[in-house]
This record gives sequence, C-alpha cells and structure tokens, in this order.
Amino acid sequence: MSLNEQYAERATKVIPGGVNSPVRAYGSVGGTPRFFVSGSGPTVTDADGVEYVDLVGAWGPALLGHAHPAVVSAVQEAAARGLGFGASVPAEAELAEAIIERMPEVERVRLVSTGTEATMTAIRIARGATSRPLIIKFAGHYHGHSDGLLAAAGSGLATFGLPGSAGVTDATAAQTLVLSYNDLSAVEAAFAAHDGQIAAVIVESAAANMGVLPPEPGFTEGLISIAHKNGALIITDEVLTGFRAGPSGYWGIERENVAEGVTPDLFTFGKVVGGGLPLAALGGRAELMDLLAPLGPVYQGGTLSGNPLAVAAGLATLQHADSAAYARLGMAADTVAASVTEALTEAGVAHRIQRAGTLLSVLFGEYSEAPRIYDDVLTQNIEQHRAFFHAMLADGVNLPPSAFEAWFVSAAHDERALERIAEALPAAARAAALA
Ligand SMILES: Cc1ncc(COP(=O)(O)O)c(C=O)c1O
Ligand SMILES: N[C@H](C=O)CCC(=O)O
Repeated sequence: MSLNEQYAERATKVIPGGVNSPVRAYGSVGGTPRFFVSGSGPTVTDADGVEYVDLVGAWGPALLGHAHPAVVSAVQEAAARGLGFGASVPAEAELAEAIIERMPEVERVRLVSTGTEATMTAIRIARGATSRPLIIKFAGHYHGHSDGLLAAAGSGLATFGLPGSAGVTDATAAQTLVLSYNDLSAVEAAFAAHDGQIAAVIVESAAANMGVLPPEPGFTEGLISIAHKNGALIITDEVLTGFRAGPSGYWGIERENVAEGVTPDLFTFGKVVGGGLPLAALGGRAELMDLLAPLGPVYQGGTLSGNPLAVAAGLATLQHADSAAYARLGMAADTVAASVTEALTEAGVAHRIQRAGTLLSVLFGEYSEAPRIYDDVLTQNIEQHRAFFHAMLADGVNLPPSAFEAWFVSAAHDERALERIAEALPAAARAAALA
C-alpha cells in the first residue's frame, strides 16, 4: 500500500470522508486523494515523494507559488514574536491599507479568518443597514458554507451533485432568492415581487466555482444599477478573484466597463489576502463598515481575527504581487490555456477554455456558444474530465479534482513547469478522447 493510501485509510477512520473540506475527497474523479507533504514554487510533493506541477495553488492563496521565501520569512518573524495576543497588532492596519490601495472603493476593512465569515458578515451589514430580510444570490455561485448561501452553490456541492445542504431550516432558506446568473430580467422580477424586502445582492465578481464563468458584458453594471434603484446593496465577492484575476481583482477589470459612480457597496476578500494562512476580509464605504461593533449595532468578532501570522503572510504576498508577478501569472495562464486547447483539439476532444483574467478552467463537451448560466456547465462531460484528470496526475500535474473548480497558476510557474504541463497533455487528451 502506498503512503498516500495508508494516510487516506487512517484519515477516513477519524475524519468524515477522510477530509476537512469535501472538494479534497476526489469525489467525482475517484481514486486515492494525494496527501501533500511539501510545496516549493510551482510544485507540490506527495507523501510517496512524487512531485507534481501544481494547478490548484491551495485553491487560490498560492499566488506567488508555494513556500515563497519572503512569505515564509515574514511568517517566521511574526511567529517568533508570538502566535497571537487576542489584541490588535500594528500590521493589521498595514494589511487593511494594502487592500484599500488596490481597491479604492473600499474605505474600511475588517479582517476575519475565512471567506465564509467575510460573506456572512457582509450580509449581516446589508441587513443591518437596510432593515430588510431577503438576499439574492446566483445559481452556481459559491460564497462559503453559511446556512443562507448553500443553495445551488457550485464548488463542492456541484462536485457531489447536491442541490443544497441538509440542516438548513426552511425559514433560513426562504430568505435567499436564488436567480439565474447573467439574467437581469430575473433580477428586475425579483425586486418587483419582493418590493422593499431585498437587502442585498451577493455575486461572485466573476463566477469561478462552477468552472470559470465571467459575467456577460453589461451584467455587472445592470445588476448594480437595478439593486441601487431598489434601495438594495451589492456585495461583490472577490474571495477567489481578489488580487488574483488581476491586481485589483475582477472588479478592477470590470471597473473599466461601467459608468462612473456605478460601484459595488461591499467587497469580500480571502485566499490571496491571507497568503496561505486563515485570513479573509470584508470592506466597503465607511458609513456601511462603521455599522460594525464596536462603532455600530452589527456584531462580528473572532478570537483569531487579524491573527499576526496570517496578517504577515497576507501582507508579504500583496507586497510581492507586483506588476512583474501579474505579467507572469497572465503569461502562465495564456500558455496553459493554449497548450490544453492544442492537445485536446489534436485528440478530437470537444471543449471550451473559460477565462477571467489570470483564472482559467476547461469545460469538456460541445459548446458552440459561451456558457451563461449554471445549467450550461452542469451538462459538461464529467467522464472526460475524470480520465483527463487522472492521466495528468499520473504524468505529474496536479489539477483540481473537480470539473467545477478553477485552475490556479502562480507567478512561480516558470518555463520548466509550463513545459512539464505541455508534455503531460497529449496523453491526457487521448485518455479523455477514449472516455
Ligand atoms: C467566491 C468565494 N467566496 C467565498 C468562499 C469561502 O471561503 P472559505 O473557504 O475561506 O470559507 C470561497 C471559497 O472557498 C469562494 O470561492
Ligand atoms: N471552490 C472552493 C473555493 O474556492 C474550494 C475550496 C474548498 O471549499 O475546500
């Protein structure tokens, strides 16, 4: 038995499904999940000593690659000073300033520990600000695992074919209206049907938990305008896209295409802002953010919020994510996308590459037109994805073990890493063709 198999067997006895987050379980691809023991730059190494070029990137945080020396030494220095004090540390404001510098619409930032907490708190602020109960989310968009946001949620729920989660009360579920993405008439209709009741619309800045599916031109601007016309707030979820899709997140790309003054009200961040440690954030205009306790009546707290190690990792990551790093990320994403298309086309496998800035994903199947909504990606060829995934893994490339997750390149993906991916692709494409 390999060490990966031994670890999986052991974990399964004491941890439900052997994993602490369902997407890690190889649920839709089958086989033994790899247990990773180290990572360096563009590669990760499993318990059996096999090295892979990594396209999971810790699901986003590893923007600079694994164990980036500057990030590691920032964490080591912070750790040597103490692991946490349950009190403020000077670097928290520095991280908040770094976020505001990249996202000028944000005037105040609150640090939390997970993306789930960030979106949950943003919704609480929206309800507190508007005194309204309902929220709108879009099918296929994932905003973490708080009760009100698990319907039609993409990510692990899509991977396991779950429409939502057991354990959510009907009363809670009824407060979330789930609409079809990219459909402004559905948004208008929801506001008309629930006049004065909708506190906020929460939207992934570019959907990336049903594969990558960016908003159609005009959708984001229309959405913000409709929400504001109806007295509701827009929460733009940049947990995945923030400071990864581009230096100012996916909103930084969208900002150019919307009229002056049309802006989201609240933003949520995660992954990159924690540099690989548990840290996320929410931010927005001062008048909204100052509703948070201790200034206002909306409560949020956390023993580990603003933990000094996580703050150090996030700050070092943002400080090193310069224009050269984004140029490298863009080049790596373009190269991977081109190599995948070349191999799949050569093997006669119908597919579509999806992009949002430096994010990409691959849809297997006949897509004569760009997918627009969740239903469009639910019909993709999962068997082909499975065969492709395992062939790439066997040839030393670690892809997301789900057809519904984005692929993450890093600024450390050098020529050799990109070549190794290109070398693995022809056999994987042939395996997909036979599936
Ligand atoms: C867009 C988005 N929002 C929220 C979350 C939840 O973040 P976390 O897993 O840190 O709770 C995620 C991913 O996990 C995400 O991709
Ligand atoms: N799709 C999720 C976030 O991006 C994957 C991470 C997880 O929930 O384990």
